[in-house]
Amino acid sequence: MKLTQLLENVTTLDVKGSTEVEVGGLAYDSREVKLGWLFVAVAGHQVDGTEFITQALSNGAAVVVSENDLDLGAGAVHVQVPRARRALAEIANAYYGDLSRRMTVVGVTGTNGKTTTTYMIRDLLRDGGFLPGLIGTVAYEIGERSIPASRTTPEAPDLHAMFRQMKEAGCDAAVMEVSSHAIAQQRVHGIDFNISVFTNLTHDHLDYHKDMDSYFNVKAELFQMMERRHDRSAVINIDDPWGRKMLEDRKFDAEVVTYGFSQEAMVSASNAKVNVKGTNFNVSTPWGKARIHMQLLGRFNIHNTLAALAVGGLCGIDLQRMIRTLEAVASIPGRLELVANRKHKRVFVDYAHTDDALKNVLSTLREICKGKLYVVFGCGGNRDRGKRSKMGRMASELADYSIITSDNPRNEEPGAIVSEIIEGFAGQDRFEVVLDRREAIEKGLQKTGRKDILLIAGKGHETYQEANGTIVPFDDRETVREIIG
Ligand SMILES: CC(=O)N[C@H]1[C@@H](OP(=O)(O)OP(=O)(O)OC[C@H]2O[C@@H](n3ccc(=O)[nH]c3=O)[C@H](O)[C@@H]2O)O[C@H](CO)[C@@H](O)[C@@H]1O[C@H](C)C(=O)N[C@@H](C)C(=O)N[C@H](CCC(=O)O)C(=O)O
Ligand SMILES: Nc1ncnc2c1ncn2[C@@H]1O[C@H](COP(=O)(O)OP(=O)(O)OP(=O)(O)O)[C@@H](O)[C@H]1O
Ligand SMILES: N[C@H](CCC[C@H](N)C(=O)O)C(=O)O
Repeated sequence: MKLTQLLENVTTLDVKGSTEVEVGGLAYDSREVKLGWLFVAVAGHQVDGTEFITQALSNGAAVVVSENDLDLGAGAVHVQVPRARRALAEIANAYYGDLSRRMTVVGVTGTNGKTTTTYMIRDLLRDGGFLPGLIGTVAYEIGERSIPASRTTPEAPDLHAMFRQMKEAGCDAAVMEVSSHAIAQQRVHGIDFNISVFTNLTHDHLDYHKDMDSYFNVKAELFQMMERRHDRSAVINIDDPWGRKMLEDRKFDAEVVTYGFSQEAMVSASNAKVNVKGTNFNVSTPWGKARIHMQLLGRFNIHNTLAALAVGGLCGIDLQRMIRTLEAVASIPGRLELVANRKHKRVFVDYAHTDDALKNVLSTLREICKGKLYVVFGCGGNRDRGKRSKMGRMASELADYSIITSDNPRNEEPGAIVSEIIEGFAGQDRFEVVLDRREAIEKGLQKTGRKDILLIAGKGHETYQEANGTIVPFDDRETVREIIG
């Protein structure tokens, strides 16, 4: 594609060189650049992408896009833009053919519940006659292909390349998790979302967003992005105070469908009963009423179900069909996943890595636990430190005994992370520290008797442990199976 076509919707400050040049590919990482490609130099938090322009050129870049004014001479065209990340998204959209406009795109944002909700929506759309692709924390699904995910929401060129592959695989819809990092970094800028969903907002990622208001404002941008067209919808959880605020501020222009236990919610739940086998509740929607017998555990999964029902209803899928689909959902990878084992111990692996998630999961398990409730967990390194003691507090209040361990310490000292978690125990001493995660799981399994429950939290579907720049294979579920069969 010619550079001139790629720049059609991009605000440029200056262009040095011919825009008739053919562009053979896009890169935001100089190491990925190939002959004839366009490189966008992004000023990041770690390094300034402009430092890698020389490398991009030596790898064969034909075009360099950056915020600074440069003259690359005859070697390559230079495009100066006011915002490199925004330009990256606009160029990627043009390069891959603006395909989100030709698909039903559902974006799900919020601190917790995105993965579960997107899986449910994918199933509803599939059974409702769509062919949906999926993009999120666990996997990218393109037609029949499923690729393990590296990011919850990939960078714009990777996203648009996926839309292209989805189209080629016959997909007419895409369901995607939209992380706050992605919104802040313009990864989803220009995507034409038909439906956006807000699940909830609780403490996480404040290392990046600084405070809850800024975190909220970023999430709200997903809704403001929706184009002013009659068929755009916002699905909002009004049991969550930030969801209510989103509605009250109403800084977006789209049809609203609210959900929650609240009686005013348009898609609402009532009369919920949780037992070992699942969760039963009544739903009332603009498309009818029903009772649903869900296999998934927990009140929080009722919220996820309501969000999915709202999206399915907006897509015109019959309520009874939706109920059948949702009742068939047996588990979501790494989300309250029961790990079958020869010793018949009740062991759950869950991705709870915030205090709110830990609260929800531990309370759910407490409801079905006849003996003691054990938890093995840690907190990620180089991530929000503020949530560590809060997670500690939740574990101290809701579990009978905690084994505190490592969860991707990255470049931090594991013992230092644990010390911050322990602050939340505030003198309560029903815990021990076992830094090695495998040993911690082993310890947890030894303690867990027939009537007890062991929750292994924080890593869910993850298949690695990252420490000191090294990533080694590690899967909580596999580890349980290795230890007790
Ligand atoms: C905080 C964050 O989101 N950082 C992302 C961001 O980094 P950054 O802006 O600081 O970039 P940087 O590392 O300083 O590099 C600047 C630029 O130089 C480029 N570069 C760098 C080195 C080089 O040799 N050549 C080169 O061109 C980089 O590709 C980049 O474009 O842009 C980088 C390039 O795409 C991402 O790799 C990086 O993700 C980091 C690794 C990350 O861990 N992100 C997590 C927090 C994240 O995005 N998570 C959310 C989910 C969160 C959740 O809800 O749980 C997600 O959507 O996955
Ligand atoms: N609706 C919800 N409200 C609160 N907690 C939830 C909800 N749904 C799931 N959880 C808890 O939060 C954890 C993360 O859920 P899930 O993976 O669905 O969220 P996510 O938004 O995709 O997370 P991330 O952005 O970190 O990938 C789950 O393992 C569960 O413990
Ligand atoms: N995707 C999120 C959650 C990671 C959960 C936990 N396992 C960790 O590594 O901190 C993040 O990158 O912050």
